[in-house]
Amino acid sequence: MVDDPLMQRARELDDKDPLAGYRDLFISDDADGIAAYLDGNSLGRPLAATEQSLADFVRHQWGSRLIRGWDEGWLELPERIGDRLGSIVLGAAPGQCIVADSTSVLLYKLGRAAVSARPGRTEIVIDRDNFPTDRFLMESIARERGLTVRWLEVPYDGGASAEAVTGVVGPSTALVVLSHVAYRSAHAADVPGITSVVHDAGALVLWDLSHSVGSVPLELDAWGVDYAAGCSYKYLNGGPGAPAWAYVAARHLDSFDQPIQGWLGSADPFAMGGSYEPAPGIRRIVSGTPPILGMLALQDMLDVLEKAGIGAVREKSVALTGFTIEAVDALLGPAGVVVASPRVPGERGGHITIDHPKFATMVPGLWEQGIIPDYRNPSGIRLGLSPLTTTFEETLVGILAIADKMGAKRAGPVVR
Ligand SMILES: Cc1ncc(COP(=O)(O)O)c(C=O)c1O
Ligand SMILES: Nc1c(O)cccc1C(=O)C[C@H](N)C(=O)O
Repeated sequence: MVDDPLMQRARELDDKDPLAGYRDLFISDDADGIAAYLDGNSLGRPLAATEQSLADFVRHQWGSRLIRGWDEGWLELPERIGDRLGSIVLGAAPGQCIVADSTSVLLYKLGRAAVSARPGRTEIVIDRDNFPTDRFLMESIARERGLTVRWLEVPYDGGASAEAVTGVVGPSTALVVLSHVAYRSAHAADVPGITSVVHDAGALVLWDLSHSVGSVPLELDAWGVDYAAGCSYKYLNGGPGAPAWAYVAARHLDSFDQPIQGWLGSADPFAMGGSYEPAPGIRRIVSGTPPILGMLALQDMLDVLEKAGIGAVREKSVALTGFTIEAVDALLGPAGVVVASPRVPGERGGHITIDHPKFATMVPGLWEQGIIPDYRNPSGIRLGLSPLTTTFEETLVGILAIADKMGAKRAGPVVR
């Protein structure tokens, strides 16, 4: 029986969702006891096609081509998938994107190369609320290179603005490191505006796009971005530990100062030469053997995103986050829960963080009930909404479960 107006609306929204059919392409086994998966921004669901791609690869590529596979396309896979990623979701012309390493390792490589490209400048600017790995890595680069880290303060429920960045950059700034969509608040930074402020100061900018790639349209070339990196296991559904990707604008490639000089990023690896000569182009970002198995799911997801179109994905994302805010206000607002993500659609990414001191202990109980959001210190529950797999109804089921735990009361019926 459904007589709750919000539940009715959720079901209507699902019925009208033009992307609803895509959900069937993913493995989602209700027998696993999941009532609401609200953590696709940490780990996206697998595509059913990926089960077959992995099995096929093991049998027909690895199993039969064996070492010959490297000469038959595996070695070029990082650039090939990088180019597809560039054209389908990053807004990048060919030859500037590569799949490799982890986001952490790529942030290190790009950050190190960027400060080398600005000799004499002494500061790296990063926001105080950036993801820990970004902050830790920039601190280590600063330590290695005798630089200082300059912290940009950002609001808990917001993120970096062009105005705030203008206030901290100057002639000493070598590099500014920011996330497009903030991992906690989901604040979406003005990438072209901030990039231009950084360039006006003569500095370079490195964007972490982990929480926007595959969910928010990106135009890295048109926005004048210098460097970017991100993971592929969130909205790109690449699977746990899938390799990350990097973008280096063509104008920075020839002078890219690779800090991890490995043989497979060298100009002629099989010459087994005596000294390191970087490969031309984006290949020089590679250090060691490409993680081929880890790229297969990402390849499958790019096919799906190409078909769905990133514009349609973003439209669904905006609708999901908007509905989430509406439901949180109605069901949890009276219990003192606040939305800690921007309310203006254009200023947020694909997840919504809600905040209450009681949340610090609530998430394990939710997981036991099959309601899977995640918790981020100090008191936020993150509701991760994957446009191609999350339904409006599932989102509401999750919010209703939180309301139950809060003992939240509201006017009118709540029937599930
Ligand atoms: C913004 C951001 N950067 C980096 C990472 C981590 O990257 P890695 O895959 O290296 O652990 C994450 C998530 O774990 C993230 O959310
Ligand atoms: N990468 C993760 C992992 O290895 C274990 C658990 C969670 C993650 C995540 O991706 C966390 C995520 N980047 C975040 O925004 O918090």
